[in-house]
Amino acid sequence: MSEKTVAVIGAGKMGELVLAGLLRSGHPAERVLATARRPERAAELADRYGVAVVSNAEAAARADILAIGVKPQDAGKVLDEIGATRKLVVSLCAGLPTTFFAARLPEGTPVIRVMTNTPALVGHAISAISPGAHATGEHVAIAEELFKPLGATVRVPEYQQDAVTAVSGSGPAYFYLMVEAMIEAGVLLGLPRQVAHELVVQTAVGSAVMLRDSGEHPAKLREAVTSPAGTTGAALHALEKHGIRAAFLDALTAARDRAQQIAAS
Ligand SMILES: NC(=O)C1=CN([C@@H]2O[C@H](COP(=O)(O)OP(=O)(O)OC[C@H]3O[C@@H](n4cnc5c(N)ncnc54)[C@H](OP(=O)(O)O)[C@@H]3O)[C@@H](O)[C@H]2O)C=CC1
Ligand SMILES: O=C(O)[C@@H]1CCC=N1
Repeated sequence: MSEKTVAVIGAGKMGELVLAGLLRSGHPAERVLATARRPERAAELADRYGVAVVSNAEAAARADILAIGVKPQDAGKVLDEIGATRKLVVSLCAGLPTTFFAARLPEGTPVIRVMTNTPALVGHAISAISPGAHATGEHVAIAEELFKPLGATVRVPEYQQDAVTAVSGSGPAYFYLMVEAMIEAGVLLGLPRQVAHELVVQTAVGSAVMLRDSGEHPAKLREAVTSPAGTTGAALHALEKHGIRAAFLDALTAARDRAQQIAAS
């Protein structure tokens, strides 16, 4: 892998995380290329990482692996600019199936679809990897190496990717919303904002670590907090009355449906 040249095409928020992860893992900067739309973004990337920021066409010509980090709506234009490449294409784009890329690239070009998430910034992403029709096990292994510095990786069949996007791609936003709402509630109950913030964030971190490290089902962990005729039961009753489970079912269905619309548009 370290002998391959990797180009991050559209190094925005997520593309930058891939680029930074590669460099962190010891990949030589001279074998990392980036592309950007705005000149000021190009300058920022070159300054921050010491990598060459080139045109999409030059990146496609020089690199062995093309990681596509643009918004799904910009992917068609980027592929036009890349031209007829046979290099391994690794897409970060939500919604777009590997066939979207395959249809615009020469027959047989390997394409891999990956859904990662923003905790990549702290090395705690979960990246789900799916090979397209012409991607081999070796290509999947390359994609795994590319995303390992960002956190955990998992292989999923491509038909599951829209569901993955709804669960873990968008997932951090649901947790942040919940944290935000709990802080506001703490303030309503009279806690200073900074205290409410610290209490909620550490509760989130502690609960997440327990979920990960105990191996227990979340229902079991919830039961352990819920004393008979206690405070937690009263709160859970209110959440259930407001339809929290149905809200999540609807929310994740909406995210999955949106991914499907992106593919169709
Ligand atoms: N944000 C998230 O949590 C997640 C996002 N994704 C997926 O990752 C992809 C990127 O999202 P995100 O990083 O949030 O978006 P950003 O807008 O931060 O990044 C997209 C980048 O692509 C650049 N770009 C657009 N068109 C071109 C072009 N023609 N040539 C070169 N560069 C171009 C943009 O440049 P400029 O800045 O100048 O506009 C921008 O820097 C999306 O497809 C999204 O679905 C996947 C998982 C999670
Ligand atoms: O909102 C989005 O479309 C992207 C994909 C997953 C997270 N953010």
